[in-house]
Amino acid sequence: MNEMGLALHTDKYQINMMYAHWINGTHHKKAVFEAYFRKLPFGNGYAVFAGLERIVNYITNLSFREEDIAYLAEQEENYDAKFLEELRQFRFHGNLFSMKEGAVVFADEPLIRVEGSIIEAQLVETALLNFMNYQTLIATKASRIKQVGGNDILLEFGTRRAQEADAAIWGARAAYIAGFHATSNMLAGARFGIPTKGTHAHAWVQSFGNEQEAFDRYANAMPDGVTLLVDTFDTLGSGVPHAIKTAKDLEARGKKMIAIRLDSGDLAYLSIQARKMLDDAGLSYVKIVASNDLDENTILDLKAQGARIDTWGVGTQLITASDQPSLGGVYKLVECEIDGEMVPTIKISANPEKVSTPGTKEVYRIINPTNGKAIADYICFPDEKDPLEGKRLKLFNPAHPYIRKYVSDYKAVPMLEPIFIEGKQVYTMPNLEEIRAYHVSQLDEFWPEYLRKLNPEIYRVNVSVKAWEMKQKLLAQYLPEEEL
Ligand SMILES: Nc1ncnc2c1ncn2[C@@H]1O[C@H](COP(=O)(O)OP(=O)(O)OP(=O)(O)O)[C@@H](O)[C@H]1O
Ligand SMILES: O=P(O)(O)OC[C@H]1O[C@H](OP(=O)(O)OP(=O)(O)O)[C@H](O)[C@@H]1O
Ligand SMILES: O=C(O)c1cccnc1
Repeated sequence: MNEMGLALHTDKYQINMMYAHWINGTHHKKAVFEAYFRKLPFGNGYAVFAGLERIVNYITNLSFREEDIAYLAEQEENYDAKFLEELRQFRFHGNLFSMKEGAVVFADEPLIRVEGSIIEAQLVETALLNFMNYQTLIATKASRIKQVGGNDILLEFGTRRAQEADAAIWGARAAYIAGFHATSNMLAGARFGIPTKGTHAHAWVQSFGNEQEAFDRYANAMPDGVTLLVDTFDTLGSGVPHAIKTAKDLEARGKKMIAIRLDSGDLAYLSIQARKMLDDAGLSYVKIVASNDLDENTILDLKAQGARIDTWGVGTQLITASDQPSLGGVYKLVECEIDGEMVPTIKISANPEKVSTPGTKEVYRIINPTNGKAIADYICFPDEKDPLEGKRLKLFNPAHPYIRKYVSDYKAVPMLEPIFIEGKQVYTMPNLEEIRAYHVSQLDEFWPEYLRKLNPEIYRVNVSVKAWEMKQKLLAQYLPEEEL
């Protein structure tokens, strides 16, 4: 898959800054940026990282085409022709480190780190955040639905309500990473190898005027994959009885109907009644699919009501993450070359949550070696080898430093993978099945209390003493004590 032509998929201010650096001769300065979010979405206890596949494609193909250069010249009279000339040669030559797709991740930890010249690291901010924020959001929403769905089959049905085509396709992929089983979107299937599934719409039944005829004709056409939508006229009065008749005819031909689909009304009541009617007809193998504006809350509620639903078709609520339609991931400069030296940088805000943590940082997942469960994520500078050497770590909450613990017996797993080094891809992209399996293994590392959908336990994300002291030092430097 080729992502040519995305160089202009950036905010104009990035190009303005690139240009201003070029004019000032500061464009070769080294810089380090980190991408992270400050708050978990949906009140969830964790997020599921996604977006790397598209980021890798984007970085690999990042170049300005003739038409891009011409457009920039036309759009901004300040841009010098020589600068635009140089953009023709532009390629990403930096380093990029990232969480792996499917990783369970948390607020306030670097998910992606970009190191390079200030202009290349600045240019990619917009696209990186765009891909990471959306796909991570949808994977997290899908993961919540998966937590509730248990072993039931989950189908992604969102394309018609998605915020346009890219969202549909990459959202389908994100949902699959988090445990959905198939998508209705054929392009997502073809492009990513996601299994596809489909039933039929009300229009099929309406187009015949006679429900039984519609079902029989559909079964004739698709004898090995029949799922019949039974709610066009009267679910229990006609839809289910007609579907039973079609199933029996199929049996006579040595075929088995797969399922019926319910798409309106009281899904608990209707599924219980339909199950009974199917079982009484000797069709206990025929499954029940439900759809209609479902999400993790309705699915949980329906299960609590004893609904007999085997497969859930989930569209709008998932693909638009309707209860929180964006993830607020940010991209902050943490270290920069100033007067020939790399120095940590800070962004100060009146809102303490928005104050950035200076310095290039690594993320380690600290695992209890006895039970394999995660204890905390530990953020420290790359030259701090304590986690790798198994030294005693102080785990303290940066917002409330008096809440502290020590850990000596642990395994430290580095979470940020090198993806590009000096512009060359060094990471072999796993296939989607491997990503799904990795996600399952990531979930296994957490006690259920961190994963539950309502009021989860807050997982520890801790910074090293050194990283914390650096932040205090820079805060003191930029915020001199004031007399009132
Ligand atoms: N037993 C139930 N308990 C809780 N929620 C339910 C139950 N049955 C259905 N729902 C949900 O209630 C909502 C019902 O929406 P709505 O009233 O628009 O559907 P409908 O009128 O039955 O069908 P439609 O408008 O699609 O023809 C949907 O989100 C559905 O998933
Ligand atoms: O409800 P979602 O989770 O988005 O799932 C996708 C919906 O798309 C189809 O409906 P359709 O477009 O025919 O609309 P309608 O059922 O609301 O009339 C299907 O019957 C589902 O209800
Ligand atoms: O296959 C289905 O039943 C389907 C696909 C997309 C949207 N709604 C339903």
